[in-house]
Amino acid sequence: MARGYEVRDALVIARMALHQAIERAGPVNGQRGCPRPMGFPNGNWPGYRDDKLPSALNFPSCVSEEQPQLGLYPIVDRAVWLQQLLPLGVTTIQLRIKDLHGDALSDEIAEAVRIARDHHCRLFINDYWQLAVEHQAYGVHLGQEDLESADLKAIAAAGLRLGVSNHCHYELARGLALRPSYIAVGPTYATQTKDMPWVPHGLDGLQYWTEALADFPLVAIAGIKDHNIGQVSATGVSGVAMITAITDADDPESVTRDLMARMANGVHASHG
Ligand SMILES: Cc1ncc(COP(=O)(O)OP(=O)(O)O)c(N)n1
Ligand SMILES: Cc1nc(C(=O)O)sc1CCOP(=O)(O)O
Repeated sequence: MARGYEVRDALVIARMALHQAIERAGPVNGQRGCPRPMGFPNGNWPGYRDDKLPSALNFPSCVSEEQPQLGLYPIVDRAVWLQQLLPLGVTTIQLRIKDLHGDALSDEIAEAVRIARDHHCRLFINDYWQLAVEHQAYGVHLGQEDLESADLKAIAAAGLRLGVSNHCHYELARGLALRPSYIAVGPTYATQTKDMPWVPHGLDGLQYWTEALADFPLVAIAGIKDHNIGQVSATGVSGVAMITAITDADDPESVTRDLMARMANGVHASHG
């Protein structure tokens, strides 16, 4: 808390630190009983149990030998974007609709699922998990608040993947307990697209999350553009999500090609 963490985050970090200290405890300078000096905890996540959420549902994986990374992950608000972007080689996309209801919403989701299937693209539906199940989308993306209202068991039983938004240690402890298919962390940089109370984590923060969540496909989001995507990729994240870099571009197709190329270069740079 002295470092400015909220009490719930501080408790999660303290649990991680305790487990890490016990794991690393050992002789120092030949003296017994002294724990080895340790840095900020980056593993040993506590097995958090939230009464309002089921635990360890083990959602299916969203990466495979053929598609080992999530890659460039555009977030769009209409199915027509899939028609435009998927032929370019985009392999993960999210439909995030905030302004449709009823049949119009259902039809838009059905159309996006159809296009994604034709292109073997992983389509995540934001929020509307019932429609995602009904139309057999590849997966669902939910925010922390949505986790309580959604029927997570029904999503898992239908075989859909789950992606979850996270912004701090507490949310991660809560999100990880579900064993989702991917973990999104943000905000990486400042964004004008959504009002959020969180301080951007920056590249250092993102690098920390990649180390602390080594077993999970990680998705970075917020403020990611052509000038920073190479560095973001080089942290080792599995996916890089973005809205306005693509949807506000004058030429979204050429920007998407450029972003994919920069991402590939960033990944190569990180592997030497
Ligand atoms: C990949 C990814 N990360 C985070 C979000 C944000 O989701 P959520 O918290 O549900 O907020 P809204 O998208 O509903 O505003 C996301 N959609 N995708
Ligand atoms: C929808 C959303 N969720 C975020 C999070 O951090 O959870 S950031 C974000 C908006 C990202 O938009 P852009 O790529 O235009 O910055």
